[in-house]
Amino acid sequence: MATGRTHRPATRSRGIPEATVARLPLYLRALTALSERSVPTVSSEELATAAGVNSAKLRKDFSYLGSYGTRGVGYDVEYLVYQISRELGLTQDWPVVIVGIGNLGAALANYGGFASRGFRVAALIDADPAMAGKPVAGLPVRHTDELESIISDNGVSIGVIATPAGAAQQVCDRLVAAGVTSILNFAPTVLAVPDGVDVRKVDLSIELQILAFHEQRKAGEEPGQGARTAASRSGSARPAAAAARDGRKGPDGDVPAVMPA
Ligand SMILES: NC(=O)c1ccc[n+]([C@@H]2O[C@H](COP(=O)([O-])OP(=O)(O)OC[C@H]3O[C@@H](n4cnc5c(N)ncnc54)[C@H](O)[C@@H]3O)[C@@H](O)[C@H]2O)c1
Repeated sequence: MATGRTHRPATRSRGIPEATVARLPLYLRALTALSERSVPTVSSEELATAAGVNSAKLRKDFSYLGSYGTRGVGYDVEYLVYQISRELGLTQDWPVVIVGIGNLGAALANYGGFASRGFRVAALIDADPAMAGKPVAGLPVRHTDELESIISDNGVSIGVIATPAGAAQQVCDRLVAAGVTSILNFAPTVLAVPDGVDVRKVDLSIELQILAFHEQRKAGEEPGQGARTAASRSGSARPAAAAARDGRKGPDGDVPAVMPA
């Protein structure tokens, strides 16, 4: 199959920068919490604090949505929930398949938070014949032989890969050939996909490694202290520090558990 990674432009076609798109879920999470407490309006400062974002950045982000709030009143919480949900494509139902129903796949299937955000788990797929038909999170596990028909019957465009790394590319190729155009990859491997397919990867061990880096610094242990390496002596440890600092920053200082592929 054709390989290559999807490289998104910094600005999406509708003129919303990628960095703004990455912050929209943070605003939505904060707004949903306010909505659940029946809070009718919120100031940009309050919402920025709740979302962990700078308030000037928030106002700029909302200007892309055409949402400016009312002076002295703030933003209408319900309307903003609707606006951001619509912008993120969450006002429609997204059937999702999870492939690889081991420890992680089963945990994801059991997570109730997807459905409330518009992601319906349409099917759970695994290659192990012994698992076929077994219920997980109320759904029977389906065998990989059925992958293509499941995708087309359910109009699935989003696939989650939770297989061992060695199987992930082959699973990815089958998903893409069957019509999936967005993949959330948990397997610790880089996937090659054709243009037009988006891959996001989640790697919690990378996040832990970045935390370990900062823990080490807090403890006053510079890399290689006591047994300093040539790299750190010559000052070339700086790029590592900068990289970790960049890695630490999410849309606005948050830790990104999900990264572009
Ligand atoms: N990204 C993260 O933060 C994170 C965290 C935990 C685990 N993982 C990764 O997630 C993956 C799953 O971990 P796990 O602990 O659930 O493993 P597991 O061994 O419990 O489950 C893997 C499942 O995939 C199935 N499988 C194997 N090949 C397949 C194929 N070709 N098609 C469909 N199903 C197939 C197996 O039958 C098994 O049920 C691993 O790659 C692991 O490294 C990632």
